[in-house]
Amino acid sequence: MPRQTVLVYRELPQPQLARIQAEHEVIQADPRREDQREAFFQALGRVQGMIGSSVRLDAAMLDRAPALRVVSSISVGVDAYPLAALRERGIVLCHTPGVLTESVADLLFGMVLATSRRLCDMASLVREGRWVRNVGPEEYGWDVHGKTLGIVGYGRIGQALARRAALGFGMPVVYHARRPVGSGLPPGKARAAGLDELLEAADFVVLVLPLTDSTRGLIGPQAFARMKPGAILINGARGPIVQERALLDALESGRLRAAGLDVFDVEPLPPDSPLRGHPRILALPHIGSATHETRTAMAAMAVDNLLRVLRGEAPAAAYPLG
Ligand SMILES: NC(=O)C1=CN([C@@H]2O[C@H](COP(=O)(O)OP(=O)(O)OC[C@H]3O[C@@H](n4cnc5c(N)ncnc54)[C@H](O)[C@@H]3O)[C@@H](O)[C@H]2O)C=CC1
Ligand SMILES: O=C(O)C(=O)COP(=O)(O)O
Repeated sequence: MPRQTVLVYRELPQPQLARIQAEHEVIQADPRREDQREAFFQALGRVQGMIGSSVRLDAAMLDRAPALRVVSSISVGVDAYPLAALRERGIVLCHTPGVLTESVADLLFGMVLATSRRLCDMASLVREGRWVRNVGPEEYGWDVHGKTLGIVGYGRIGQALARRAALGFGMPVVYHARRPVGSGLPPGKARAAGLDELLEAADFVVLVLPLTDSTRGLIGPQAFARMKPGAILINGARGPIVQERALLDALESGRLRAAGLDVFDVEPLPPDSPLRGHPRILALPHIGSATHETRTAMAAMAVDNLLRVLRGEAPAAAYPLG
């Protein structure tokens, strides 16, 4: 196989970078860094492969990359990629499903616990020296065990979350997916429902579905109006699935007790975002898959995918472009 050229647009662990360098020429340039932008666009003209994540690629970029054969994303979500433009040009898109499932489910369940038991507020009480008497009703949280968990998007991560909730915490699970899917749990532990029915039944609504044209803005004023008073919303999917103004209104009106957000319309969250200092929002810096073990596994899988396509072999996880 002749050596080809690969553009690495997000930092990779050294051993994974070395695997690519053993077979191909590597250019490293991250377009989000002002000092590397020029190099990134220059490189597009000569690359056969690209690997990275968290950068929105568009059709105009692909037009500047006539030799491109594969884009390997270090993520499972593919909302940052122009799917139709990739398909038209015959470019293979790869992603990393599966290897991050359990870590993301851990984080989502952690957010359920943290919002309901007010872990971050209570930890700041201690840290800031405000723990000067026994806690009282002002500081109490709410139980998690036995409450109903609604999961919107019942794929790999949604099902891993359901196992934690149903088998570990005795929580009845209600789930909603685009296509009918079995619960994967013993009988009586979980039931499928339409979105409206789920919103009406759940004490916690967890979003873990892809961002697409049909899910953008899905959770807006009408969805919040259906939720139980005192419900908690966790968004572990993508920011634009939730309408930000409607979320703030639902917190203001008391419809929502709290929200846990790992994802936002703009990331990193801008300094003037009203979500940032809100007392009932637990905002995290997109850490669903951010553990040493999982990020290492994601990088390894993304490099495998890339190298396979460049060798003319089938990758483990090509995203179906239709
Ligand atoms: N917070 C974070 O760091 C992370 C977030 N994610 C997000 O989680 C998403 C899900 O990942 P997986 O579970 O691996 O994907 P998956 O493809 O296994 O599951 C997605 C589920 O969403 C459902 N779905 C799709 N469109 C829908 C719609 N319009 N209405 C209702 N359900 C719909 C599908 O039927 C499927 O059940 C990713 O696309 C990504 O956006 C993934 C990893 C980390
Ligand atoms: O795997 C995913 O979809 C993730 O959310 C990982 O984060 P990223 O896409 O790198 O912002």
